[in-house]
Amino acid sequence: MTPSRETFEARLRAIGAERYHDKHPFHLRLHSGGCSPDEVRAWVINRYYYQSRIPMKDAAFMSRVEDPDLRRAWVSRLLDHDGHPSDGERREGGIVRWLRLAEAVGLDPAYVASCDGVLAGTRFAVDAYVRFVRETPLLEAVAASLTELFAPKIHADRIEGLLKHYAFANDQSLSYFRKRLDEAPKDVAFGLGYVLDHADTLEKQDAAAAALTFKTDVLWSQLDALEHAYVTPARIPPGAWRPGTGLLPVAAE
Ligand SMILES: O=C(O)c1cc(C(=O)O)c2c(n1)C(=O)C(=O)c1cc(C(=O)O)[nH]c1-2
Repeated sequence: MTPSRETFEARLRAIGAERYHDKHPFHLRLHSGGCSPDEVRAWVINRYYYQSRIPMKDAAFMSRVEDPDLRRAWVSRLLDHDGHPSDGERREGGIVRWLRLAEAVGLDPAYVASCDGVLAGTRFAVDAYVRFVRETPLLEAVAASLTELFAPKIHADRIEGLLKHYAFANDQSLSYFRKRLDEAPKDVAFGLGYVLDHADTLEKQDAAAAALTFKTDVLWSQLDALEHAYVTPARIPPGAWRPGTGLLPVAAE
């Protein structure tokens, strides 16, 4: 017998409770003020790669969808990150806001946007997510996005922690996270509804749960790579960002 919607939803939520990257030691240090300026910079540089690939994975998803209603429901995700084509406030998307954070921590936004210096571990994890969404059944691709169920809490914790502990943090520099607090709930409500509706056999529920687990691994692995490379004793791999480079002129002085 197929487990009920409620049982299945509880199964998905339990995956986040156990495996979401809010529990990663790097995030715990970041949010409690324990990161050095260069550790924060390394995080901003590497996390930019994730940000830059999210709209690409959403475009990849939409390219496979035959149902116009589903494409219409999905397209706002792309615009949330890339910005709306019309003029005005909505023109600015998450990528621009992330680059504002980069500037606030002393990085040259053009350097960050170039993705030079991104860790190979970050690229491998993020590219695996984009490929997963391009290749797996739509149900699994949507299920993988459901880590966003747990994102509003980490964004709220991050805003609070960064404001408390770091001089660079203010409403401007953290606008990316504030905006996600408005954007993510609509994505999650839609994505969760879709997965609960379409996972109508035990096999599909298993596949959706495996997709969500895979995504928690994508997120966790990025922080493992970051921690290994930049937290003392730092072991920066060849080709990755080196502290002192990619800075705005004032920060470099
Ligand atoms: O700061 C975070 O911890 C975090 C996590 C996640 C996530 O859970 O994948 C996303 C975001 N932020 C985010 O800002 C975002 O736009 C986003 C989109 C997606 C996705 O899979 O489509 N995840 C996330």
